[in-house]
Amino acid sequence: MKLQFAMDTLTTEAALELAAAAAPHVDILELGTPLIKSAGLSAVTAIKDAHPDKIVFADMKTMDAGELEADIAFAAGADLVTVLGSAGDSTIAGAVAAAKKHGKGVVVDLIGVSDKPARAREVVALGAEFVEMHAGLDEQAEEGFTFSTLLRDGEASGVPFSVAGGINTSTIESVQSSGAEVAVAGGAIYGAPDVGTAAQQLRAAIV
Ligand SMILES: O=C(CO)[C@H](O)[C@H](O)COP(=O)(O)O
Repeated sequence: MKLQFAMDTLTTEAALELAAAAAPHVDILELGTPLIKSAGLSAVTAIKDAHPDKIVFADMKTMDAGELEADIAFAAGADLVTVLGSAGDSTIAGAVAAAKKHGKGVVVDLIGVSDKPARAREVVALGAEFVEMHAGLDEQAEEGFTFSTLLRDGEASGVPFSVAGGINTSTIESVQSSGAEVAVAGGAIYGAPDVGTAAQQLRAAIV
């Protein structure tokens, strides 16, 4: 299972600092949606230039104009981009067309989708590399949130999936056991007193 570090920060400088500390322990460097909105796609270029050996993931959360938004993110240096599963099929197909043009990939984020396993199968048929079983930061804070639903949905989908939703050292083993291809961790790494050590501990829990 790969480890993805979601850098939910707001400046390119902060992202470069986080990436430098965590990169030895992670496979995928994610530029979070707030970072892309705040700093722009030049942040993607900066991270790819600094870490050409890492998979760079632009969390675009595209909802419309799939081909255009994916194209500009790939041109900036992204290897993977996200489109929302609640977007229309034509938006997802457009992003997949851009990915084929660049030799890159599309991940469909199932945040907010009620029947995640069914939508997962549909979007993989449209050409998504894998889906993200995702409970966002707001959903994690809701009363009654249960992380285990994401794992159950991933297993039920029958397609390649990642999991994101407050993963930490106590939960990452269960993510691996669910058969996920990728575990995404944000706050557990960037919110730790020592970013490098936090990334290393998550890595150690799954190797
Ligand atoms: O995409 C996101 C929010 O929409 C986050 O990057 C993702 O949820 C991972 O962060 P955390 O581990 O802090 O939940």
